[in-house]
Amino acid sequence: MRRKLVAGNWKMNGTGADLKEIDALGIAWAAPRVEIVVCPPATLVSRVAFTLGGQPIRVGGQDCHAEQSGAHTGDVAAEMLAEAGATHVILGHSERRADHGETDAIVHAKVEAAHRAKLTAIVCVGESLEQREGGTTLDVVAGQLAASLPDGATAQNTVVAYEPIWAIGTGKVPSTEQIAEVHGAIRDKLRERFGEEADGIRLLYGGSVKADNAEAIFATADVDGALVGGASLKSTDFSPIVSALESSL
Ligand SMILES: O=C[C@H](O)COP(=O)(O)O
Repeated sequence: MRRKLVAGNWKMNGTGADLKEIDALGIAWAAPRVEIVVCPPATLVSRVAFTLGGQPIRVGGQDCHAEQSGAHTGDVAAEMLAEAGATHVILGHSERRADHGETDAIVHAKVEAAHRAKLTAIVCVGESLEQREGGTTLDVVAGQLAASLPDGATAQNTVVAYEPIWAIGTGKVPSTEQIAEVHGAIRDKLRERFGEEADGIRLLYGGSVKADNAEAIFATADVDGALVGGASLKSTDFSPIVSALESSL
């Protein structure tokens, strides 16, 4: 049985003033069957971890470097995130692939780094609008998956997030049939490669998840939760999404 998971990606948002949103996430106590992860900017990882105190909420980074240390100005190692209190790290997000030219090979190396540091990697895949309209979605996602995941991926150390690029921050959401088709295809590819282990790997949907569409998304086959961007910034927006996932169980 895969434990449901909601991860909030704050992206490049949040300062110390926003730690009050963490304080307000009392929802964790009301959603004991859902794993919750908050991924603030790197500057806030340790403060969020401290603010959470005994709350059953995990902290994640939004990226890490493949190496443990070295001359990489501005980068953060997986081990540094772990030391700051992170248990998860988002890798291969389409914004990093676009803004920083991250290839599948780079993402692969970063996922290995996350595993080395005992972090759970939330590995993002997803097609552009052009690819969706060109009918290549399943091929694109399968290719990203094959090249981004290392052989050491397990149900414990890896989560896959399907995020159609055209749905991120746009308010456009694929139909539940489209989500089910891609998630089913991802599950099939994982089974081909990892055998029974694949049945434990959680698949998140990401892209304009909000309180008003969460119930339908969480009722979709092979959706184990969500990677939430904009709606994770305010506890009043994030909490109903967590509640919707708890209620779906
Ligand atoms: O990592 C989160 C995704 O990019 C989704 O962002 P969004 O919920 O703002 O569309």
